[in-house]
Amino acid sequence: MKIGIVGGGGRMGQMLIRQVARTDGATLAGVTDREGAPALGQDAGLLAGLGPLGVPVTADPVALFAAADAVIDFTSPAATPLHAKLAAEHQTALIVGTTGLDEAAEEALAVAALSTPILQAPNMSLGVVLLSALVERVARSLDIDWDIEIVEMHHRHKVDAPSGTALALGQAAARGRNVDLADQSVRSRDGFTGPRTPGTIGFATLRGGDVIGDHTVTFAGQGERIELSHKAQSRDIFAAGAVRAALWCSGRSPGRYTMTDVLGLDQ
Ligand SMILES: NC(=O)C1=CN([C@@H]2O[C@H](COP(=O)(O)OP(=O)(O)OC[C@H]3O[C@@H](n4cnc5c(N)ncnc54)[C@H](OP(=O)(O)O)[C@@H]3O)[C@@H](O)[C@H]2O)C=CC1
Ligand SMILES: O=C(O)C1=N[C@H](C(=O)O)C[C@H](O)C1
Repeated sequence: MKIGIVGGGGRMGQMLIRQVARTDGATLAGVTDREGAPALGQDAGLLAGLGPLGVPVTADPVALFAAADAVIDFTSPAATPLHAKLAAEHQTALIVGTTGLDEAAEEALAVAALSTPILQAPNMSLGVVLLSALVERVARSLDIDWDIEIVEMHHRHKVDAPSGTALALGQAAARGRNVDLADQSVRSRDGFTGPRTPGTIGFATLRGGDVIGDHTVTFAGQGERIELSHKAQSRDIFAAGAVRAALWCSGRSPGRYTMTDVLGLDQ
């Protein structure tokens, strides 16, 4: 399968170049980065710390989507809608790891999914897919006397908050409780907040250093507490999941897919 990477100069982009290069059955169709980005013109292999691959980084996503069977997008919310449109036009599968997408970007993915496979996951690791299933199950088992709080910590460069994974874990908890997260979420607290409103799902965000991604969902009851955690120790887990997802998309019908589909897990 010919796999293209958009945002190849980024933290995840470089991991993805390495992952494609070492995966049987995958070849690098091309790599793009933002117009004006320092990575432009460089050999993608050298950029990613490998030997030369003979694939230059360009700012031409049209050519990339024309050449690739699947494209992996870990870029920015502003970039993803164009990638969705190009995926639909070229019937190229699109694997979206980018988080912090707004409604317009989500809508662009929904439209593209009418023409091509769109696989979206705020966290491509096996561990977080399992964590999410566990959170839903525990939330279903406990009544609202158990307060749910979600804490995440990421590196100092992260630009969106709460993380896409934290929000997805909140969605899992809300599904388990059979409530709408939008009605129940408390995204920040500051000053004289008053006591906690029963049934709400709270989020707290920490940023610092080079933390790759830690998530903990706490169910706080009377006299006891359950904590479910995942800690990413390497970005390799996200890149491996994304390339696995791209290969899984080969021959799939247009539509929206998640890592749960790729891993064949029952929710
Ligand atoms: N789903 C998952 O498993 C994971 C998701 N993520 C998400 O992936 C995204 C990227 O994270 P990370 O790699 O750390 O971020 P980086 O900022 O390191 O990388 C993003 C890259 O995309 C480039 N870019 C921006 N706009 C465009 C564009 N229009 N076309 C092509 N490239 C573009 C950036 O260029 P420039 O820097 O020049 O602007 C940069 O090279 C984030 O949303 C993050 O939350 C991260 C890890 C795991
Ligand atoms: O920006 C990151 O780095 C990460 N972002 C994703 C998120 O927002 O959940 C996934 C991972 O935790 C790393």
